[in-house]
Amino acid sequence: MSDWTIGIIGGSGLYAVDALEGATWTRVESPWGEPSDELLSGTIAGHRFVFLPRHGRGHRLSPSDLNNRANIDVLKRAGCTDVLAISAVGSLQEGYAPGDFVVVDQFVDRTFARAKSFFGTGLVAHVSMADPVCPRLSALAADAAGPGTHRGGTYLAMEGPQFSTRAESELYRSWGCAVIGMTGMPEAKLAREAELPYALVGMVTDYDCWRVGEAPVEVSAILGVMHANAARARELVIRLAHALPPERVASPIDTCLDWALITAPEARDPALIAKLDAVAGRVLSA
Ligand SMILES: CSC[C@H]1O[C@H](OP(=O)(O)O)[C@H](O)[C@@H]1O
Ligand SMILES: Nc1ncnc2[nH]cnc12
Repeated sequence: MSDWTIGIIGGSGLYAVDALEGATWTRVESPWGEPSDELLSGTIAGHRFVFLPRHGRGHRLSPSDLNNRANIDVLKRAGCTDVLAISAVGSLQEGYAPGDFVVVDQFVDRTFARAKSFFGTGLVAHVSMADPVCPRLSALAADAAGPGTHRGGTYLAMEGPQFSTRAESELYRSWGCAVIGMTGMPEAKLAREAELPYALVGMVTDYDCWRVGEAPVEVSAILGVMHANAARARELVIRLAHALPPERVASPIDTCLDWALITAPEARDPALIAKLDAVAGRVLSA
């Protein structure tokens, strides 16, 4: 087995990965509460993969109700070295058409009703989010997604669960955002705090509500595009597995907490430190 373990977070329309060999569902406990579901672990091309359906099997959980901290914590606890998120996204620009893949490189976080950090009173940390995705995993994912994939684009994370008003959609377009979704944040922030290199592949499902002559987005349209393209998402995972280098060279993200903790050791809260055993054990277990 290689030293990569790729966590895959599957979004709307992607609730399992059938290419995993020896796949088993396992419940992993987290001090951060209930994750979205059990983890499906298995191998492809000699690499370990751990899959988590973001909304749970059967799509039980709404974007605001996702326990993103527990989701990232269990992936870290399960030994993931990197995390690839796959999401349905709406297009905010003419050039991003339904059916296209986009490997995002920036985020604007407009969510407001979610726990956004593992850290806080008792242990304060500030990680950099200047470059929110891992360039290495993003490049591998873009290659695996195939020709025509958009390499880059800003993802606007909205709270939801309602879709945007036309005024909001136009505002985000004027900010230069390429795509919109409800789940990329704070997932990407929490992955960074857990020192997990993260990439997000969006599958464009709709033109949101800004495009003249086009009906505003509805769930049925999103699922229609997702189901038509689910096979491509699965192929992406298989091609990624075959393209992973045999050895995983360390990423600077693996050690980003080295520069982030600010609370003096004697002022730290032992209860919070205990909860951070998986996420920050590398820097806290002295
Ligand atoms: C199914 S409609 C909107 C829903 O789809 C996207 O989910 P995910 O990112 O998990 O694929 C979007 O963010 C909303 O949660
Ligand atoms: N238009 C849209 N807005 C928010 N989330 C989405 N997911 C897919 N399409 C979307």
